[in-house]
Amino acid sequence: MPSMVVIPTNGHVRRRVLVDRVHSIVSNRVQNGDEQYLVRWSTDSPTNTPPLSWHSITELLRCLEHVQDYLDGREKFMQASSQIRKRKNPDSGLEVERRASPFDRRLQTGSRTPSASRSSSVSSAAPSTSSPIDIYNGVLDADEHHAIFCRNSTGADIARLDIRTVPTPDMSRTAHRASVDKALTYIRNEYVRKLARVPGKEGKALYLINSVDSSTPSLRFRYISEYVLDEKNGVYRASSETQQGCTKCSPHMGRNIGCEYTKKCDCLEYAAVDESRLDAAEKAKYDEARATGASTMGFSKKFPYFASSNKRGKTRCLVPFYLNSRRPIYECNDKCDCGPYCRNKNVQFGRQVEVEIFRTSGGRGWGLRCKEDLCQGQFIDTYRGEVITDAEATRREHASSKAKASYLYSLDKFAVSESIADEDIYVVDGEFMGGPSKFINHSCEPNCRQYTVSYNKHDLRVYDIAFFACRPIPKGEELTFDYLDKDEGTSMDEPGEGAIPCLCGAAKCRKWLWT
Ligand SMILES: C[S@@+](CC[C@H](N)C(=O)[O-])C[C@H]1O[C@@H](n2cnc3c(N)ncnc32)[C@H](O)[C@@H]1O
Repeated sequence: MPSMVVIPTNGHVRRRVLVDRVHSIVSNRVQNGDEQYLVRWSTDSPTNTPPLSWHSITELLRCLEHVQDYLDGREKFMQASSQIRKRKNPDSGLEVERRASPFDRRLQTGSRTPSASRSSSVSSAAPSTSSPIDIYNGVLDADEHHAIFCRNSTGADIARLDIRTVPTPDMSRTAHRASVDKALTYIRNEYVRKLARVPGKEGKALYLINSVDSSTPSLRFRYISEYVLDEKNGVYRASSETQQGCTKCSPHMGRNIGCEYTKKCDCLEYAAVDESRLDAAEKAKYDEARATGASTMGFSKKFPYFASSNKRGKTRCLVPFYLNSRRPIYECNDKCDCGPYCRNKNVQFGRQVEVEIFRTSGGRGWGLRCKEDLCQGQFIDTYRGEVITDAEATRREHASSKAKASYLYSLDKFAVSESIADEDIYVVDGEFMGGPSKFINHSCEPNCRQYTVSYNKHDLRVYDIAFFACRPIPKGEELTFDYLDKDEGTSMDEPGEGAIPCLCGAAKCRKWLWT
């Protein structure tokens, strides 16, 4: 059930309208000290004269994402206009033609596809075109069942304004001068409330800091703690029957740390063999297994994490072998007999550290930093989002401009070794839903690295991407990873048209984010 926007009518009664009836916000003004926004309401059929009405910001608290969309467009438009003004030749006195912006384009699009739900809301406020015009082109009304709907204007006293002419130049001038501070504060507070609801380990909160400008990350973003699989387009995990648990390990073995004997643990079947523990005969067998592609089950393996009984302060940090390799990490899972305290379970418990989303000052948008010191090899968070097909990812890429931030992440770790065709590779899209790690920026000299973590060794298409600190990170330092994660010495392609410059500022910066 969508939430409601509260609309005051006739000064006494307060009625509600479903948020899904709000199409967009098209202008703003301040009247008698009241910050107001012009709402365009949805109609069931396309029209150039949809209902429009002014509302105080306090009436729009349940649809702040529309207000935010509008303010983002307004900001871009004003920036573009000021660029044009700067380029105007002071001698010519000629106005430079107004440049199209997303702000303009949005206002000119046709009506949204009609929603299946019943029209709703509200105000039967008497329309008036006497100056100042308060209700344009239509009214919100209630039917005999008190359902609220948008009524197109028919009366002579209602101006018929074509949406393509709204906002009028006068309205735009007023809008650009008017304060939007209250809306920006409400939007910021709403986002902070949203962060407080993000599931995380108790006490490991998420913060938002912006000392650079007045923006807030998109309210449309949905925080999730698990992948959302695009099942309708055929995205599935491998059947749960393929997931095996280790059966020869137990929580009561030796030091009570679950999996302890690396030779026995089934989950470590494909993990790295600890060659330092092989005697000559085992080494010969291992070489043979490698040459023939046979299973390495039964050889000593390397656990990915330090156990709690190991070096102080390093508990659950990646051991150097994994830290410096690209080997996938195979964790134990819910079907294992090793119990909840198994040393081979870590990433699956989610983020254990406090992080802060902050506005960078170097033109890289939002970034992420830690509020506590991190050890080398410490787990930070996983990357979350929708898991979509390669075809859908390509469609989304083409639909957005190259300059727009990208949140697509291919799950292609096993593609080469297991001959998975390009079109069968899944992609994680963290743009619309995901976790705070979507804000981790790129650096050519990063302090974090991403690792493949699997809980089902037979699922080669859906696994976790986990970020670990690759060196000690003092609290407050921005978290970064190398988006290309190329092998040392691998050269970068020549930058093509539309290549994105890298602003990481590292001494060894490669200059381009993507070529
Ligand atoms: C996964 S997002 C990171 C969060 C992003 N900064 C934001 O505000 O949502 C990736 C995008 O951030 C920007 N970005 C990240 N690292 C950058 C860098 N070193 N230089 C320039 N832009 C960067 C690029 O727009 C990139 O497409």
